Amino acid sequence: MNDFLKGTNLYLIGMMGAGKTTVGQRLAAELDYRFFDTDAVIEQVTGLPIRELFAQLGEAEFRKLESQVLAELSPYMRLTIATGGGIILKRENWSHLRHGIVVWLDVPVEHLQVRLQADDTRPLLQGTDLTVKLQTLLEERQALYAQADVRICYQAEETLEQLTMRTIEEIKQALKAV
Ligand SMILES: Nc1ncnc2c1ncn2[C@@H]1O[C@H](COP(=O)(O)OP(=O)(O)OP(=O)(O)O)[C@@H](O)[C@H]1O
Ligand SMILES: O=C(O)C1=C[C@@H](O)[C@@H](O)[C@H](O)C1
Ligand SMILES: [Mg+2]
Repeated sequence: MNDFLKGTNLYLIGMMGAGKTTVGQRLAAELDYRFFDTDAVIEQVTGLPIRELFAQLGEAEFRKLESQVLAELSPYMRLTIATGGGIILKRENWSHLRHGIVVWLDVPVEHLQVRLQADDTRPLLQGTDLTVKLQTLLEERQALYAQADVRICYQAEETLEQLTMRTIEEIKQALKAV
């Protein structure tokens, strides 16, 4: 049983396609934590896919819902929360993120681009020139992602299982250092 976290929540942050949802599910299973994904909760609550929500209500309304979901989840313990890529943009969200351990999945744009090129579910990436869009977003956000407690840098040819176990090890090391 992994009890080194003592029930502290994990928040995964990072760019679209970094693997927050994918890795978050595996981390939760490994740690015997419950898993939530703020995007999925918003879709359940509104009954709209994120892309439709942006189209019908706009990004500002989506960001309000995102902050509400984060605030409602954060008082609970033993959660692994995959956040939306833009959660770091609002200062108020950081007070909730700081409630737990913030883990940045840092994946270079060239790999994000490969993962997302056939994906039409992310409204901020629609249209032409995916690489430029990703690069621009990363430049705007990098300093905010860098405020994470733990940074997990992309490693080539790593399986999801290996990445999950490395993430747990890096969180353990970060906790030892404080
Ligand atoms: N470690 C990985 N190796 C290879 N592919 C991956 C990895 N992690 C995620 N992927 C793939 O990349 C795509 C995006 O992953 P995922 O949805 O988990 O990203 P995300 O960070 O949650 O993105 P968003 O911010 O848009 O929610 C998926 O197709 C997923 O299968
Ligand atoms: O990076 C972003 O701003 C986003 C990431 C996704 O997780 C969704 O929250 C939405 O597509 C916006
Ligand atoms: Mg996700």
